[in-house]
Amino acid sequence: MEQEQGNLESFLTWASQIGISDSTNHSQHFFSCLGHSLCVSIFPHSGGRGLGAVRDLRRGEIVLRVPKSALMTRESVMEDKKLCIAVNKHPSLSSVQILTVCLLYEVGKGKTSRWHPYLMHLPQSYDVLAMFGEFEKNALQVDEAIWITEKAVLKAKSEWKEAHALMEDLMFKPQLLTFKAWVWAAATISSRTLHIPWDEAGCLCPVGDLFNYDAPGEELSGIEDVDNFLSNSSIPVTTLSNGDKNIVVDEEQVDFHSQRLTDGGFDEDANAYCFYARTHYKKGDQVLLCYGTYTNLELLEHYGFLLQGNPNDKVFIPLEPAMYTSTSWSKESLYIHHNGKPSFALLAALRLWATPHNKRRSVGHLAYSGSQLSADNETFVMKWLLKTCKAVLKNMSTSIEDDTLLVNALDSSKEFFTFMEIAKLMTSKDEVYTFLEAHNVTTDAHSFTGILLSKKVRRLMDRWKLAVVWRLRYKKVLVDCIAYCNGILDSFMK
Ligand SMILES: C[S@@+](CC[C@H](N)C(=O)[O-])C[C@H]1O[C@@H](n2cnc3c(N)ncnc32)[C@H](O)[C@@H]1O
Repeated sequence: MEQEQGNLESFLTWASQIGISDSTNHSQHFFSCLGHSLCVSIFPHSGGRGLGAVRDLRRGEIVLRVPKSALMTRESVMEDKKLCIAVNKHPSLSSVQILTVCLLYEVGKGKTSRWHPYLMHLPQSYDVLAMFGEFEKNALQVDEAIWITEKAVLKAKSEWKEAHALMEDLMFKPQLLTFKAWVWAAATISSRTLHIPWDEAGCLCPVGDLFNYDAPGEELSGIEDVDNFLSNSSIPVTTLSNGDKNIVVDEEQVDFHSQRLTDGGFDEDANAYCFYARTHYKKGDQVLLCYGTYTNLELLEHYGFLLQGNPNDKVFIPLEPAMYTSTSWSKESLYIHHNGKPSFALLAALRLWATPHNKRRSVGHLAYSGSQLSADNETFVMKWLLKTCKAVLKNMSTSIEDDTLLVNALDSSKEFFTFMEIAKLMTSKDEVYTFLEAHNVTTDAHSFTGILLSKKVRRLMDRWKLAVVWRLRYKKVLVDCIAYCNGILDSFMK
């Protein structure tokens, strides 16, 4: 703990020396890294370590600038001639693979790396899907999620193998050549890089990567293509707040930035990555950044966490092949929203699928405009949806009640010292045995009386919990969809 605090302090001192600033006043740049607008704090329920407001912040106000020279990019790391020559001999590697090698290369330099204080404070491990073992993968219970986990592991393995020759050319130390080291670096890049206009691999942004995530909210309402909007969030800003000594923010600047509706991007004129308050914050609030629109599975895959109330979550259910062909909507658009409502496209597809072939043409315009086709058609669609959601729930190996108890037990693990104390709170013992066996925690999974909760076991339990929370959210969306269908059916009865 003390060492962590020491690392953080030396990191922040280093950050201010290289011009990273949260001051609203340009002239103070070199003397400020946090304390003027932001401070590093722990937010146990939303991301752990993050950035809090040290004063009230206005929406649109600039809160942090990170000069280009501080960013870790392929370009900046490859100023090292030896690395540059070696990388150029491997043109088939992707930009992200090269950035991953660059990160490991800098780690290998130890104290001589110009980013050493930054590297020291990076997380030592991650909970992204590529880190999930067999047990955690299966604990997700849903084929689609299991498959995405498998794909993430396979992708990481093949990218590592492809980059191996380059890492050997660079004479990496054996521990940096391992798959474990690769997954660490790849997860660091996946969960911490920010968009830059000149490199699709993005950049590692010291201090700027301490912002935790919030889903796009009201500030983006009215923007149809949120993904496109966000990927353009690095559009250069032409005017920047000069601020003044009393930390009074220029009203016009605030309004201007409010209209930009973006909370971070590289600013060519300032030659810096600039971050803005995406909403009004009170002193002490956590200041959050929107990294993009993600479902919970995508958040797990890239960032290793998920949101309880994620407005962008999507649940896919098994559909019959004819449903995909009944409309021109893409497969990805046929899902159930986080609140249980079928997506616009799913409803349209089901309504048309439930219409006899020879009548589809005449009602197509109604379906595509989101209208019901007839009471019979709607009743049929709702009954089908309801039946399918129920079947999916029934096929899952645990119930919502089991999962809730399991999550509560795993949540309370901090208060316990032995596994026995936690296992008592769980109903589904099979999963407990599988967990213990899968991780070789004990030779006899059925007798876990004396298993102490070591740091390693607790970490594994965190991943297990993530899988259970994910499947629980999935099941709750199905339950909400059933309620939605029942509501519509009831309205026809009246
Ligand atoms: C860019 S970093 C943010 C800073 C990070 N908390 C740290 O200590 O370095 C992204 C990571 O923070 C965590 N995180 C960010 N937002 C979160 C949230 N809303 N809930 C839970 N974890 C979050 C995840 O581990 C994610 O991979």
